[in-house]
Amino acid sequence: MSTQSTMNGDTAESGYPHVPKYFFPTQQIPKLSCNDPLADELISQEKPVVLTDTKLCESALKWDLDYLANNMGNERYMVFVSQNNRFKYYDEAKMKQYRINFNPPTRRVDMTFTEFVKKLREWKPGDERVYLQQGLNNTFGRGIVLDFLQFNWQWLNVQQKKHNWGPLTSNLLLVGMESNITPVHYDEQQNFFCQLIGKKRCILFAPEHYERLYPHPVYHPHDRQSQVDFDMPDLEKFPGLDQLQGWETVIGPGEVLYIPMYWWHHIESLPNLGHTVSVNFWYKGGPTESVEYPLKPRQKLAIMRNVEKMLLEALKDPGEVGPLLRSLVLGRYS
Ligand SMILES: O=C(O)C(=O)[C@H]1CC[C@@H](C(=O)O)C1
Ligand SMILES: [Zn+2]
Repeated sequence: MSTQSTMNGDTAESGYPHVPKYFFPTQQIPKLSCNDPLADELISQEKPVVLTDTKLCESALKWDLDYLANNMGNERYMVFVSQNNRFKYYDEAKMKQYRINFNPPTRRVDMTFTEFVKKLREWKPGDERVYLQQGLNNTFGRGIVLDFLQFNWQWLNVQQKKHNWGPLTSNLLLVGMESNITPVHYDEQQNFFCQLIGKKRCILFAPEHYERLYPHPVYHPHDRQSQVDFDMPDLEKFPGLDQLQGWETVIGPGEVLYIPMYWWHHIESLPNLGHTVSVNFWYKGGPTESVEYPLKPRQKLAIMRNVEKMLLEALKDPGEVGPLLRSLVLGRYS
Protein backbone atom coordinates (compact mmCIF):
# COMPACT_ATOMS: atom_id res chain seq x y z
CA MET A 1 0.00 0.00 0.00
CA SER A 2 1.44 3.39 -0.93
CA THR A 3 2.37 5.87 1.77
CA GLN A 4 -0.39 7.90 3.40
CA SER A 5 -1.18 11.02 1.41
CA THR A 6 0.88 14.01 2.41
CA MET A 7 -1.11 17.20 2.08
CA ASN A 8 1.92 19.40 1.49
CA GLY A 9 1.11 19.42 -2.20
CA ASP A 10 3.07 16.35 -3.29
CA THR A 11 2.60 15.72 -6.98
CA ALA A 12 0.34 12.72 -7.22
CA GLU A 13 0.15 10.31 -10.13
CA SER A 14 -1.96 13.00 -11.80
CA GLY A 15 1.18 15.10 -12.20
CA TYR A 16 -0.58 18.13 -10.74
CA PRO A 17 0.52 19.80 -7.51
CA HIS A 18 -1.88 20.11 -4.55
CA VAL A 19 -3.78 17.02 -5.65
CA PRO A 20 -4.09 14.61 -2.68
CA LYS A 21 -2.43 11.25 -3.06
CA TYR A 22 -4.88 8.74 -1.64
CA PHE A 23 -3.99 5.59 0.34
CA PHE A 24 -4.18 3.23 -2.66
CA PRO A 25 -1.82 2.82 -5.66
CA THR A 26 -3.03 3.77 -9.14
CA GLN A 27 -1.90 3.28 -12.72
CA GLN A 28 -2.55 5.72 -15.56
CA ILE A 29 -5.61 5.05 -17.73
CA PRO A 30 -4.43 4.78 -21.38
CA LYS A 31 -5.01 7.99 -23.39
CA LEU A 32 -5.43 7.14 -27.09
CA SER A 33 -6.72 8.69 -30.28
CA CYS A 34 -10.23 7.40 -31.05
CA ASN A 35 -8.74 6.31 -34.40
CA ASP A 36 -6.33 3.92 -32.66
CA PRO A 37 -7.63 0.32 -33.00
CA LEU A 38 -6.48 -0.33 -29.43
CA ALA A 39 -9.02 2.25 -28.22
CA ASP A 40 -11.87 0.23 -29.74
CA GLU A 41 -10.33 -2.94 -28.35
CA LEU A 42 -10.37 -1.53 -24.80
CA ILE A 43 -13.99 -0.32 -25.12
CA SER A 44 -15.10 -3.73 -26.41
CA GLN A 45 -13.35 -5.32 -23.42
CA GLU A 46 -15.19 -2.85 -21.15
CA LYS A 47 -11.93 -1.33 -19.93
CA PRO A 48 -11.53 2.43 -19.33
CA VAL A 49 -9.75 4.55 -21.89
CA VAL A 50 -9.38 8.31 -22.49
CA LEU A 51 -10.18 9.17 -26.10
CA THR A 52 -8.79 12.16 -27.99
CA ASP A 53 -9.77 13.43 -31.49
CA THR A 54 -13.42 12.36 -31.12
CA LYS A 55 -14.73 15.91 -31.78
CA LEU A 56 -17.69 14.51 -29.83
CA CYS A 57 -18.62 17.79 -28.11
CA GLU A 58 -16.47 20.22 -30.09
CA SER A 59 -19.46 22.57 -30.42
CA ALA A 60 -19.66 22.74 -26.61
CA LEU A 61 -16.05 23.67 -25.88
CA LYS A 62 -17.31 27.28 -25.72
CA TRP A 63 -19.72 26.44 -22.85
CA ASP A 64 -18.12 28.72 -20.29
CA LEU A 65 -20.20 30.39 -17.58
CA ASP A 66 -21.00 33.47 -19.65
CA TYR A 67 -22.09 31.48 -22.69
CA LEU A 68 -24.22 29.16 -20.56
CA ALA A 69 -25.74 32.10 -18.67
CA ASN A 70 -26.70 33.68 -22.01
CA ASN A 71 -28.11 30.48 -23.46
CA MET A 72 -29.63 28.50 -20.60
CA GLY A 73 -32.78 30.56 -20.43
CA ASN A 74 -34.56 31.37 -17.17
CA GLU A 75 -35.56 27.85 -16.23
CA ARG A 76 -34.64 26.54 -12.81
CA TYR A 77 -31.99 23.81 -12.92
CA MET A 78 -30.99 21.09 -10.44
CA VAL A 79 -28.18 22.31 -8.17
CA PHE A 80 -26.74 20.40 -5.21
CA VAL A 81 -25.46 22.38 -2.24
CA SER A 82 -22.86 20.95 0.16
CA GLN A 83 -21.32 22.17 3.42
CA ASN A 84 -18.03 20.59 2.27
CA ASN A 85 -16.54 19.72 -1.12
CA ARG A 86 -18.12 16.29 -1.40
CA PHE A 87 -21.30 15.64 -3.40
CA LYS A 88 -22.26 12.05 -2.58
CA TYR A 89 -25.32 11.04 -4.60
CA TYR A 90 -28.47 9.80 -2.83
CA ASP A 91 -31.77 8.47 -4.15
CA GLU A 92 -34.57 10.69 -2.85
CA ALA A 93 -37.17 7.99 -3.51
CA LYS A 94 -35.34 5.51 -1.27
CA MET A 95 -35.19 8.07 1.54
CA LYS A 96 -38.90 7.67 2.05
CA GLN A 97 -39.14 3.92 1.39
CA TYR A 98 -37.53 2.63 4.59
CA ARG A 99 -37.64 4.06 8.08
CA ILE A 100 -33.90 4.79 8.36
CA ASN A 101 -32.27 7.75 10.02
CA PHE A 102 -30.62 9.15 6.92
CA ASN A 103 -29.30 12.71 6.83
CA PRO A 104 -28.69 13.67 3.19
CA PRO A 105 -25.09 14.94 2.80
CA THR A 106 -26.20 17.60 0.31
CA ARG A 107 -29.47 19.35 -0.41
CA ARG A 108 -31.04 19.91 -3.77
CA VAL A 109 -31.93 23.53 -4.63
CA ASP A 110 -33.38 24.31 -8.04
CA MET A 111 -32.14 27.68 -9.21
CA THR A 112 -31.77 29.70 -12.41
CA PHE A 113 -28.36 29.59 -14.05
CA THR A 114 -27.88 33.28 -13.20
CA GLU A 115 -28.47 32.55 -9.49
CA PHE A 116 -26.07 29.58 -9.74
CA VAL A 117 -23.30 31.64 -11.38
CA LYS A 118 -23.71 34.35 -8.74
CA LYS A 119 -23.22 31.80 -5.92
CA LEU A 120 -20.26 30.29 -7.74
CA ARG A 121 -18.54 33.60 -8.46
CA GLU A 122 -19.16 35.13 -5.03
CA TRP A 123 -18.01 31.99 -3.17
CA LYS A 124 -15.47 32.47 -0.38
CA PRO A 125 -13.90 29.90 1.97
CA GLY A 126 -16.44 28.73 4.54
CA ASP A 127 -19.39 29.21 2.20
CA GLU A 128 -21.44 26.21 1.11
CA ARG A 129 -20.41 24.82 -2.28
CA VAL A 130 -22.64 24.31 -5.33
CA TYR A 131 -22.71 21.76 -8.14
CA LEU A 132 -25.15 22.07 -11.05
CA GLN A 133 -26.14 18.61 -12.31
CA GLN A 134 -28.94 18.86 -14.83
CA GLY A 135 -30.10 16.49 -17.55
CA LEU A 136 -29.97 18.18 -20.97
CA ASN A 137 -33.52 18.62 -22.26
CA ASN A 138 -35.52 20.88 -24.54
CA THR A 139 -35.95 23.60 -21.90
CA PHE A 140 -32.44 24.80 -22.68
CA GLY A 141 -31.99 27.86 -24.86
CA ARG A 142 -31.71 27.69 -28.63
CA GLY A 143 -27.92 28.12 -28.64
CA ILE A 144 -27.43 25.09 -26.41
CA VAL A 145 -29.84 22.99 -28.47
CA LEU A 146 -28.01 23.91 -31.69
CA ASP A 147 -24.64 23.04 -30.10
CA PHE A 148 -26.11 19.74 -28.89
CA LEU A 149 -27.33 18.87 -32.39
CA GLN A 150 -23.78 19.43 -33.66
CA PHE A 151 -22.30 16.78 -31.33
CA ASN A 152 -20.54 14.01 -33.23
CA TRP A 153 -23.60 11.73 -33.22
CA GLN A 154 -22.25 9.80 -36.18
CA TRP A 155 -19.23 8.63 -34.16
CA LEU A 156 -21.43 7.91 -31.13
CA ASN A 157 -23.88 5.81 -33.15
CA VAL A 158 -21.01 3.79 -34.62
CA GLN A 159 -19.68 3.13 -31.09
CA GLN A 160 -23.13 2.19 -29.80
CA LYS A 161 -23.64 -0.39 -32.54
CA LYS A 162 -20.06 -1.71 -32.56
CA HIS A 163 -20.13 -2.43 -28.82
CA ASN A 164 -23.73 -3.58 -28.80
CA TRP A 165 -24.87 -0.98 -26.29
CA GLY A 166 -28.51 -0.28 -25.55
CA PRO A 167 -30.16 3.12 -26.10
CA LEU A 168 -28.77 6.50 -24.99
CA THR A 169 -30.74 7.32 -21.81
CA SER A 170 -29.52 10.80 -20.86
CA ASN A 171 -26.91 13.51 -20.96
CA LEU A 172 -26.05 15.15 -17.67
CA LEU A 173 -24.66 18.70 -17.80
CA LEU A 174 -22.22 19.23 -14.92
CA VAL A 175 -21.00 22.65 -13.83
CA GLY A 176 -18.88 22.52 -10.72
CA MET A 177 -16.48 24.48 -8.56
CA GLU A 178 -12.81 23.64 -8.43
CA SER A 179 -12.11 20.97 -5.76
CA ASN A 180 -15.69 19.64 -5.88
CA ILE A 181 -15.60 15.85 -5.47
CA THR A 182 -18.06 13.16 -6.53
CA PRO A 183 -17.18 10.25 -4.21
CA VAL A 184 -16.56 6.76 -5.51
CA HIS A 185 -19.60 4.91 -6.83
CA TYR A 186 -20.69 2.82 -9.81
CA ASP A 187 -23.51 3.22 -12.33
CA GLU A 188 -25.42 0.55 -14.22
CA GLN A 189 -24.84 2.25 -17.55
CA GLN A 190 -22.06 2.69 -20.08
CA ASN A 191 -20.72 6.25 -20.00
CA PHE A 192 -18.82 8.53 -22.39
CA PHE A 193 -17.76 11.36 -20.10
CA CYS A 194 -16.79 14.50 -22.01
CA GLN A 195 -14.71 17.24 -20.42
CA LEU A 196 -15.47 20.70 -21.79
CA ILE A 197 -14.02 23.37 -19.45
CA GLY A 198 -11.30 22.93 -16.81
CA LYS A 199 -9.73 19.66 -15.70
CA LYS A 200 -11.06 16.69 -13.76
CA ARG A 201 -9.14 13.94 -12.04
CA CYS A 202 -10.91 10.62 -12.48
CA ILE A 203 -10.00 7.58 -10.39
CA LEU A 204 -11.56 4.28 -11.48
CA PHE A 205 -11.68 0.76 -9.99
CA ALA A 206 -12.72 -2.44 -11.74
CA PRO A 207 -16.04 -4.04 -10.70
CA GLU A 208 -14.17 -6.85 -8.92
CA HIS A 209 -13.07 -4.32 -6.29
CA TYR A 210 -16.68 -4.59 -5.01
CA GLU A 211 -15.43 -6.37 -1.89
CA ARG A 212 -12.92 -3.61 -1.23
CA LEU A 213 -15.23 -0.65 -1.66
CA TYR A 214 -18.17 -1.84 0.49
CA PRO A 215 -21.18 -0.33 -1.29
CA HIS A 216 -24.19 0.69 0.85
CA PRO A 217 -27.03 -1.88 0.79
CA VAL A 218 -29.22 -1.76 -2.32
CA TYR A 219 -32.23 -0.45 -0.33
CA HIS A 220 -30.20 2.45 1.10
CA PRO A 221 -30.47 5.96 -0.44
CA HIS A 222 -26.70 5.68 -1.08
CA ASP A 223 -27.22 2.52 -3.16
CA ARG A 224 -24.26 2.11 -5.59
CA GLN A 225 -22.13 4.50 -3.51
CA SER A 226 -19.14 3.24 -1.50
CA GLN A 227 -19.30 3.53 2.31
CA VAL A 228 -15.59 4.36 2.32
CA ASP A 229 -14.32 7.91 2.88
CA PHE A 230 -11.11 8.22 0.85
CA ASP A 231 -9.95 11.05 3.12
CA MET A 232 -10.43 8.97 6.30
CA PRO A 233 -10.21 5.27 5.31
CA ASP A 234 -11.38 3.03 8.18
CA LEU A 235 -9.26 -0.07 7.71
CA GLU A 236 -10.78 -1.80 10.74
CA LYS A 237 -14.30 -1.51 9.42
CA PHE A 238 -13.23 -2.02 5.78
CA PRO A 239 -10.15 -4.31 5.83
CA GLY A 240 -10.34 -4.96 2.09
CA LEU A 241 -9.09 -1.41 1.49
CA ASP A 242 -5.49 -2.51 1.85
CA GLN A 243 -5.84 -4.45 -1.42
CA LEU A 244 -7.43 -1.58 -3.35
CA GLN A 245 -5.72 -0.49 -6.53
CA GLY A 246 -7.10 1.86 -9.14
CA TRP A 247 -6.62 3.58 -12.44
CA GLU A 248 -6.48 7.33 -12.79
CA THR A 249 -6.28 10.12 -15.31
CA VAL A 250 -6.76 13.85 -15.64
CA ILE A 251 -9.03 14.87 -18.50
CA GLY A 252 -9.14 18.31 -20.07
CA PRO A 253 -11.25 20.07 -22.70
CA GLY A 254 -12.13 17.88 -25.68
CA GLU A 255 -11.14 14.62 -24.00
CA VAL A 256 -13.63 11.78 -23.48
CA LEU A 257 -13.28 9.21 -20.70
CA TYR A 258 -15.04 5.89 -21.27
CA ILE A 259 -16.34 4.76 -17.87
CA PRO A 260 -17.46 1.14 -18.36
CA MET A 261 -20.73 0.05 -16.75
CA TYR A 262 -20.25 -1.12 -13.12
CA TRP A 263 -16.76 0.41 -12.92
CA TRP A 264 -16.30 2.44 -9.75
CA HIS A 265 -15.34 6.07 -10.27
CA HIS A 266 -14.35 9.00 -8.08
CA ILE A 267 -14.28 12.35 -9.88
CA GLU A 268 -12.81 15.61 -8.68
CA SER A 269 -12.47 19.03 -10.22
CA LEU A 270 -8.79 19.88 -9.83
CA PRO A 271 -8.06 22.60 -7.25
CA ASN A 272 -6.79 26.03 -8.33
CA LEU A 273 -7.83 25.53 -11.96
CA GLY A 274 -11.24 27.22 -11.87
CA HIS A 275 -14.74 25.86 -12.40
CA THR A 276 -15.40 22.83 -14.59
CA VAL A 277 -18.02 21.93 -17.19
CA SER A 278 -18.61 18.37 -18.36
CA VAL A 279 -21.36 16.48 -20.15
CA ASN A 280 -21.87 12.74 -20.03
CA PHE A 281 -23.61 10.23 -22.31
CA TRP A 282 -25.25 7.35 -20.38
CA TYR A 283 -26.20 4.25 -22.38
CA LYS A 284 -28.07 1.18 -21.17
CA GLY A 285 -26.01 -1.98 -21.38
CA GLY A 286 -26.75 -4.12 -24.40
CA PRO A 287 -28.53 -7.51 -24.36
CA THR A 288 -26.31 -10.38 -23.20
CA GLU A 289 -25.96 -12.56 -26.30
CA SER A 290 -24.30 -15.74 -25.09
CA VAL A 291 -23.62 -16.34 -21.39
CA GLU A 292 -20.03 -17.48 -20.92
CA TYR A 293 -18.73 -19.10 -17.73
CA PRO A 294 -17.17 -18.19 -15.43
CA LEU A 295 -19.36 -15.11 -15.29
CA LYS A 296 -17.74 -11.65 -15.46
CA PRO A 297 -17.43 -9.69 -12.18
CA ARG A 298 -20.06 -7.21 -13.37
CA GLN A 299 -22.51 -10.07 -14.01
CA LYS A 300 -21.92 -11.36 -10.48
CA LEU A 301 -22.51 -7.81 -9.20
CA ALA A 302 -25.85 -7.73 -11.01
CA ILE A 303 -26.75 -11.11 -9.46
CA MET A 304 -25.85 -9.85 -5.96
CA ARG A 305 -28.05 -6.80 -6.49
CA ASN A 306 -30.96 -9.03 -7.52
CA VAL A 307 -30.45 -11.30 -4.48
CA GLU A 308 -30.59 -8.25 -2.18
CA LYS A 309 -33.74 -6.98 -3.89
CA MET A 310 -35.43 -10.41 -3.73
CA LEU A 311 -34.55 -10.90 -0.05
CA LEU A 312 -35.87 -7.44 0.80
CA GLU A 313 -39.07 -8.17 -1.09
CA ALA A 314 -39.45 -11.44 0.85
CA LEU A 315 -38.34 -10.28 4.32
CA LYS A 316 -39.67 -6.68 4.18
CA ASP A 317 -37.37 -5.66 7.07
CA PRO A 318 -33.80 -4.73 5.92
CA GLY A 319 -32.58 -5.73 9.40
CA GLU A 320 -33.40 -9.36 8.65
CA VAL A 321 -31.33 -9.60 5.44
CA GLY A 322 -27.93 -9.82 7.16
CA PRO A 323 -28.91 -12.52 9.69
CA LEU A 324 -30.52 -14.64 6.98
CA LEU A 325 -27.46 -14.39 4.72
CA ARG A 326 -25.16 -15.23 7.63
CA SER A 327 -27.25 -18.33 8.43
CA LEU A 328 -27.12 -19.29 4.77
CA VAL A 329 -23.35 -18.84 4.34
CA LEU A 330 -21.48 -19.28 7.63
CA GLY A 331 -20.22 -22.81 8.07
CA ARG A 332 -21.96 -23.88 4.86
CA TYR A 333 -20.60 -21.83 1.94
CA SER A 334 -17.76 -20.08 3.76
O1 LIG B 1 -21.02 10.65 -15.09
C1 LIG B 1 -21.11 9.98 -14.04
O2 LIG B 1 -21.24 8.72 -13.99
C2 LIG B 1 -21.07 10.65 -12.74
O3 LIG B 1 -20.88 10.03 -11.72
C3 LIG B 1 -21.16 12.12 -12.73
C4 LIG B 1 -21.94 12.68 -11.54
C5 LIG B 1 -21.12 13.87 -11.06
C6 LIG B 1 -20.05 14.04 -12.10
C7 LIG B 1 -18.75 14.68 -11.72
O4 LIG B 1 -18.01 14.91 -12.68
O5 LIG B 1 -18.51 14.96 -10.55
C8 LIG B 1 -19.78 12.65 -12.61
ZN1 LIG C 1 -21.26 8.02 -12.01
